[in-house]
Amino acid sequence: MSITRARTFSRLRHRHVPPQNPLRRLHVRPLSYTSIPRFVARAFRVPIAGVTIGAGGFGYANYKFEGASIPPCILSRQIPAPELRKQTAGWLSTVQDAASDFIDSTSDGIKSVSARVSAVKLPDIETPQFLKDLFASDDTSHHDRDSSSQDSGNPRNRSPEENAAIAALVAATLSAPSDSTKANDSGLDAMQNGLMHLTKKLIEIRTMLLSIDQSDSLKLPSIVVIGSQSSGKSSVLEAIVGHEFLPKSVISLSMSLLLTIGHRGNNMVTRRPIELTLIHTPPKGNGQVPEEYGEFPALALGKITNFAQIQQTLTDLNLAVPSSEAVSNEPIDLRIYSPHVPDLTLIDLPGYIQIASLDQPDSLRDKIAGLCEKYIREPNIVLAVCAADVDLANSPALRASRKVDPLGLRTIGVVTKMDLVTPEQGAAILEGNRYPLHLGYVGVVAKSAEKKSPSLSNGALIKRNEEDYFSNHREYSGVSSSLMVGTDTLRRRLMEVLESSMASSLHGITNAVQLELEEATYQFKVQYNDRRITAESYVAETVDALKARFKDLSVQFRKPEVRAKLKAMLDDKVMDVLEQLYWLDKRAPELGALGVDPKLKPGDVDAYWRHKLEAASSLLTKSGIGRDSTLLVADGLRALIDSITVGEPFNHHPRAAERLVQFSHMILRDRIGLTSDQVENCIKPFKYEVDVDEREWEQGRGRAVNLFEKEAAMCETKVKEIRRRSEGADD
Ligand SMILES: Nc1nc2c(ncn2[C@@H]2O[C@H](COP(=O)(O)OP(=O)(O)OP(=O)(O)O)[C@@H](O)[C@H]2O)c(=O)[nH]1
Repeated sequence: MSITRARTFSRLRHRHVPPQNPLRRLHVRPLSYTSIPRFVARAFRVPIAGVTIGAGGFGYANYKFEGASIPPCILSRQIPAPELRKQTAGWLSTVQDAASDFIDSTSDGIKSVSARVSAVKLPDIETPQFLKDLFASDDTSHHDRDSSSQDSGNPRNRSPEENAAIAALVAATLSAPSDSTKANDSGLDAMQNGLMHLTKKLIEIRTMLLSIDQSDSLKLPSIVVIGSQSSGKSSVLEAIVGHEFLPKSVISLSMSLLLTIGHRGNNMVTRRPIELTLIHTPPKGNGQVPEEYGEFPALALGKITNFAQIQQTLTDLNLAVPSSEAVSNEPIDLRIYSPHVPDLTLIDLPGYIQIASLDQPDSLRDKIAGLCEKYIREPNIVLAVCAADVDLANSPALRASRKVDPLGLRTIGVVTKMDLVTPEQGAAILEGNRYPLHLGYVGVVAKSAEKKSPSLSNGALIKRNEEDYFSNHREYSGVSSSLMVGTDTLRRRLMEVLESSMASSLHGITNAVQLELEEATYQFKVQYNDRRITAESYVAETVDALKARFKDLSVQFRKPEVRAKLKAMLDDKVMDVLEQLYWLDKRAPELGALGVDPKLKPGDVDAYWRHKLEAASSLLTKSGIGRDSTLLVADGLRALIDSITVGEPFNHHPRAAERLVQFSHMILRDRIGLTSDQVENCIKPFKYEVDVDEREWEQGRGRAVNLFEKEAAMCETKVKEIRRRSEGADD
């Protein structure tokens, strides 16, 4: 037994195990950028956005395409080089168009505000000196633009009204929450148009960044909706969209009835995060109102104009999560296009469970809390939904948001079911004195008591009901009231906050893109010494490098090296045969006496031993030495190719490396059969007539003695090990 194990050990030593170096990817490195005071970041948001898209987005996309994608594709010959160049150029021009479009629209937004600014009284703010300096200073980054864009884009050419308009826009972002309700109507309109434009562009940038890179460093913020079950999250989102489209839990519909009949099924319907992107579609030139529709990009179902179908699809997707998992982290991507929605990105999450029950145990409660925690991290904005008829002290949404945002700088409180408390109580909640939030609380009524009517949509009914409710109570509608109420106010507030937060995040993204560019430039310098390189020359160089490496390493496969490997393999085989025929033979000790008898002639040896010797040599000759030696060489060649593909430059091109390995393995596989037949034929004449001279015989004896000594040493080690283990087990 111990001998057999020792043999296995010895056999293993000859196998080649290729190193499992993981393929290294270029440029992955953590970020560390300096944080800039929030108000400075806000004030700088317009120029930053332009610079980021112009320099960062374009440069980064360029780098990603040139640096990462071109060589593997060309190497793998999936896309011909000219075609790829065309695709890349097309993509880059799209990014460039978006960038210039963004810069143009920014200046359009500024112009539209400035057109109204002469008629509107500006908010009473003191323009900080650094802003005045900023607008008065030269901006060299604009020099490259064409003259038309310079007219409005270059700060030197801006009129005082335009400068004042920018200051107004900045002031809007810096303003206190109550300013949302206080601003003069026409100023508000202008501001809203400007913001809509900016938010839309920022959301486009967000989608673009997501399509280039999935790393956290390049993500723009979203609004994350959290709240306990039945706090009214879905109703708020539906009020914002103006349609019923979210899955409804059975328990919210008739909770009391279900509790009475003792229903204990799992009624939770929101089991996956829903990433909802609202896209505002403005009326067409002829005044025609565009159609409202939804899209699930991952499902390729096309435009869905029936919101009941969207609701059904969402319900199906949520209920498809196995009940053993209950909640999944995989988000559902839904986009809604409508002329009645603002440009927003919202994420609806499963509601917090407050009291664990049989069908909603502690583990599920923790899972939901964990999922929400993942989403409410910076830079996302938290929409903490609380029902007015439940004490805010018990709100899990506020509790969770306070953990990650103690000062409430990125948390908006939404108080639903305002109709269920008295106006005095409602006003007290919205003032937020007990649990202050910098971005404030907005009160809503997202349910209509009226029955559905054929003339009005559900959304319109809820809107009318809410407007009636708040205008009938002077606590909310009085001139002196500074409270934020109504879904419209909430929409506006969300846009302002999202836009300002996105703009601040752009600063971090500029840094991230800058770092990536520096890293790429450095890598380029190190690898290519800054010389110009085309896709074709890169491929040619890579193939040359492959050939040179193969040539270097193939030294290991010259005759002496291969012969040594084959000898070791044959030694192994001999030991296998001896193990099989002699090791366990009861008469084996007789061999010792035969070996030391000097007078013994071959003819005197017992027929038993002669027969054994013949069986042993026949086992050896019939063991398929031709096939084994071919496999041994093929294994070595395979390991050689594998070791080449994990090194430079293939570590940067995992797909090319994979193809190379596949291709070489395929060639080897194809040749093994034929080659082993040929080897077998070559050695056939020498298999039975072993012709050795005196010197070779002596060498063979020496090798055999060495081999036996090695085997004996290994057996000894094994025996000691077994003894040590059994003694250890006895203790
Ligand atoms: N009276 C009143 N009821 C409301 C209001 N908003 C929502 N509701 C009701 O509260 C219940 C729960 O609302 P949902 O919007 O489904 O709550 P949810 O937080 O999405 O619930 P889950 O998805 O189960 O977590 C529903 O029956 C709504 O009709 C409101 O402003 N006033």
